[in-house]
Amino acid sequence: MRVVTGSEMRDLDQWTMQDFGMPGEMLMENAGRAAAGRMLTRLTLDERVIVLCGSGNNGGDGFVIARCLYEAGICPEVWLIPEENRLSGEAKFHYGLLLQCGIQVNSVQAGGKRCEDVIAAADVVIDAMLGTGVSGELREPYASLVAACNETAARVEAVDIPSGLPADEGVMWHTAVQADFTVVLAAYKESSFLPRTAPFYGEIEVVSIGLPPGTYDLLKYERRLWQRVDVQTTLPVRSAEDYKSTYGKGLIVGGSETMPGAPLLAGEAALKSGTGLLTLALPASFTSAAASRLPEAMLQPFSEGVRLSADVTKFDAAACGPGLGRDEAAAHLVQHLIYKTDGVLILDADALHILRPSELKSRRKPTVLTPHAGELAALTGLSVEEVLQAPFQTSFNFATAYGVYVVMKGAHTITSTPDGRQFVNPTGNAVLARGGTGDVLTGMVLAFTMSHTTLDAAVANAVYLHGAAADALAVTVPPHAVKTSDVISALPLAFQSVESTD
Ligand SMILES: NC(=O)C1=CN([C@@H]2O[C@H](COP(=O)(O)OP(=O)(O)OC[C@H]3O[C@@H](n4cnc5c(N)ncnc54)[C@H](OP(=O)(O)O)[C@@H]3O)[C@@H](O)[C@H]2O)[C@H](O)CC1
Ligand SMILES: [K+]
Repeated sequence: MRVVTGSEMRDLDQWTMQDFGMPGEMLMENAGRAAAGRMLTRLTLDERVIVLCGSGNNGGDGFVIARCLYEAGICPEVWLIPEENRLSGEAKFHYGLLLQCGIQVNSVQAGGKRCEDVIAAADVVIDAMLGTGVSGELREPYASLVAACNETAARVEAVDIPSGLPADEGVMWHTAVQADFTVVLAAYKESSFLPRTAPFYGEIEVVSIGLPPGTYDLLKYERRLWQRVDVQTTLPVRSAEDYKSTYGKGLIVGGSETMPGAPLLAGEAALKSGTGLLTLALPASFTSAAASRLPEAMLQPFSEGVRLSADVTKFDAAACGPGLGRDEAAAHLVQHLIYKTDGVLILDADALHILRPSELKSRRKPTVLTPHAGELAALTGLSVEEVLQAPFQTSFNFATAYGVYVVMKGAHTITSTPDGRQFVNPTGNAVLARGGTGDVLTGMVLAFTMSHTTLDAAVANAVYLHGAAADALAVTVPPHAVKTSDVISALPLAFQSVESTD
């Protein structure tokens, strides 16, 4: 399932109409009919349905939806927002078909009955006012109608995108329809994954509108959801012939006086994600605690300020950062691993605060960074707000500039690859909003980079199953009654959730 910008969507529309040869009127019929099909599953014949239609093609979809509802026996009350003469193209064509059906279309411009009053009295309001073509602050009467939609007790169902919301990240906006349900046409828009805009969509369903297969391959960059089927088709299958080093020799470097547990969380998660041979490098004072907590792990104690005694070149993958601290000794450890490891290097938490991005360019082996918004802000010199407003572009820029994988953690974690592909994670919930869950993910990424055939799948699968573990927990316990090690305990359930055949 793709994630597109408004301009990418328009390019795909244009290609479909001009090169593939599908008339715009047909594309709009497909879009409106698909949207109506999903809305009809939620409507009842006795509900008073209002359809608000704007001047562009989003409004055109509204005309088609109104006609489809009429066919199904629901007589919607249609409101045209602009003057009729503002309609053009396929929207004007479908407006004509609607009038041919004998459906009365009310005009917002005509005065008399106020559209706001009708919205207030409705059971369902279908928002086909503005789609991906919105720009700038809402002009009247759209601003007032959006406000009316946000005040009514009616169920509000948006077409393609809640009116007023931008399709793309990084766009300033002021107000938008708070939808209960949005039927997204053809592909997710970026704004359905951003912290500030995602809530306005309400429940989302994406519908096909008949774009020909392969259309999305025309886009320059792949940006899509990483879905259950992607995990199912790339998760390694264990074999009886496997032996303990089949899945690599992993190293985790972390821990400090104030955060002794972080590397243990990462280590336990790595062991529960398939690592056969794990070494923990942590302060000497914690080795007995580590040995009792993780007897499966080998230990490489380091004293303050001393380089790692282990030969880091013998590990297939290393993770550095959980609880490491940010003093000079920690900085030495990070640099030692950047320059000396001979396998995949995962940098997380304190390692990201110590890291000088320019040093990444010296690496000849893959590097995975797992920042949250604050850490990515520090790495890029942007503010946290700027990162949250444009997470796709920010993580894309860093990943491609430094040739690394960037896992930008959040409600919808975005994994960016060194060549600019991006995968949005659909799993996870508020359970993950607590200390230590990042350490768990680091351990999972370490394990998966050693067991998977591609790094794309290794990293995206770790993110997916990390969220799936939280989803499994949320089925039985409220998010506040969970501690981070419960997420590790739920990992078997996460694996089962993708291995089941249902
Ligand atoms: N492949 C697909 O996804 C398809 C999607 N379809 C639908 O088309 C819209 C995009 O249609 P478009 O015409 O480009 O844009 P809108 O419908 O959003 O409307 C743009 C007009 O809205 C007015 N406008 C823009 N900004 C504002 C504002 N800030 N305040 C008030 N009004 C605004 C403006 O009209 P004017 O006459 O005032 O200039 C714009 O022209 C997409 O979202 C889908 O719903 C197709 O139906 C099929 C393929
Ligand atoms: K809309």
